[in-house]
Amino acid sequence: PKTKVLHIGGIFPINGTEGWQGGMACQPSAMMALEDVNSRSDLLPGYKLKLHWNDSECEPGLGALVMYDLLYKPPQKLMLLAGCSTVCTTVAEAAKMWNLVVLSYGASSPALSNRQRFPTLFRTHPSATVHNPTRVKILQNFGWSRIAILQQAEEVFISTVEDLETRCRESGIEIVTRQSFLNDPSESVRNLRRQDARIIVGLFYVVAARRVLCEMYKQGLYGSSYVWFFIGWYEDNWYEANLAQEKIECTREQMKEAAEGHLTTEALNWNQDNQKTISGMTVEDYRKRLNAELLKKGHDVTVRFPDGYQEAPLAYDAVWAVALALNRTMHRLAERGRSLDDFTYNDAVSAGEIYSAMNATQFLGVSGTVAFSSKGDRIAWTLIEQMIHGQYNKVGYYDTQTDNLTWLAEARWIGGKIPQDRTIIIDKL
Ligand SMILES: CC1(C)CO[C@@H](CC(=O)O)CN1
Repeated sequence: PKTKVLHIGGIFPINGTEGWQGGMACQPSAMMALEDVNSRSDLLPGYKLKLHWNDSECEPGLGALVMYDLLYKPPQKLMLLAGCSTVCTTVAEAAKMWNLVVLSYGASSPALSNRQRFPTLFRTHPSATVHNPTRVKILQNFGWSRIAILQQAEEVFISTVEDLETRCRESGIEIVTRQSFLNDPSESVRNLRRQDARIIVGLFYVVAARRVLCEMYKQGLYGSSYVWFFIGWYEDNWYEANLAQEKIECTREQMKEAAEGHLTTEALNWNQDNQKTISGMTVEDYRKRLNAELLKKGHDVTVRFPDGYQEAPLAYDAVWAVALALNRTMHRLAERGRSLDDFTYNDAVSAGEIYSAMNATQFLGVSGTVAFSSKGDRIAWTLIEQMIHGQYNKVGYYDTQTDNLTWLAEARWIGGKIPQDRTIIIDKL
């Protein structure tokens, strides 16, 4: 019987107004996984896993307070779960002082892939740079070697673009211009026109994306001669939502027309086939259970998805990764005559065992195969979609590890011709 308890801490962004409040769906999802791992007699024999958590509101200051509260209040915690890039930056940088592994289910900032600053951080949420090998692969597939970049001036996009530039250089893809804006993209879009940009990679949050789309319409930077890459994790009808509140000067029809044909890339957070995962559930079993759990908390997903719904599988799998790593550690420690019960914040030996157990993680979760790079980054597939008549069509999947691009459907181009990446000057015959 599971008479002893192992304690872990959890920091979830739930009631804030800024940033990503994904704890709304991720915290219930983590509790589901806790219930599942604790019902497994073959996992952590003799121990129950207990999660002590609190709300960070996606605010780094509050996140730090929650972390200190979790660490200074008994019982001793073995690991921390955290979400939101800003909170994880603070928590993961401090956690090393307590020899704690931090598992992030909701942080996309490329800056976190830094083993010097964050030596014990692992993420089930991929870094935003996961889009870049996919973007390069698509560019190569269509023979585009001259592109432009339009980005919002936010840290996550700045570091993502730096990674994209490196990959383009390595692949012989020329970046004719890189435009960056804070809130108003009109000048940047004008500069794209001046440079005769045709293939444009856009990196911005969804509110800025609506401004860009309307600006594209006004300046005619859309249609059969252009290809835009947008981020794929905006809500489905993002291009026609909130136009009045955000004072967008284009109509829904104009937004839809400007959006026609654009491509998107996003990380796959939900396992794609219906295999049984490590928990015994298929991803559809998981979705049904999650929807029922959320309904109990007042979130009816048939009305609208709560924040973090897309990332909920990442939180579920994060708890499984913790349980599997601790399970492996307790067996390793037993061989050395030690036990997890003796873990203290200055027990570097056990911390080292927990780290190497987490580093060796590999299992099929509801978010797909869970495995980490040497920097603790999630290794993930990406999904490529194309907007046709206002709807996203799945066009393909890309697996960076095997450089395998699986096409599901042909990309469709206005007039049936693949757009060119530059103006072709036909010499007078
Ligand atoms: C795909 C997205 C929305 C990117 O931001 C993550 C939150 C963060 O990085 O702070 C959550 N998932």
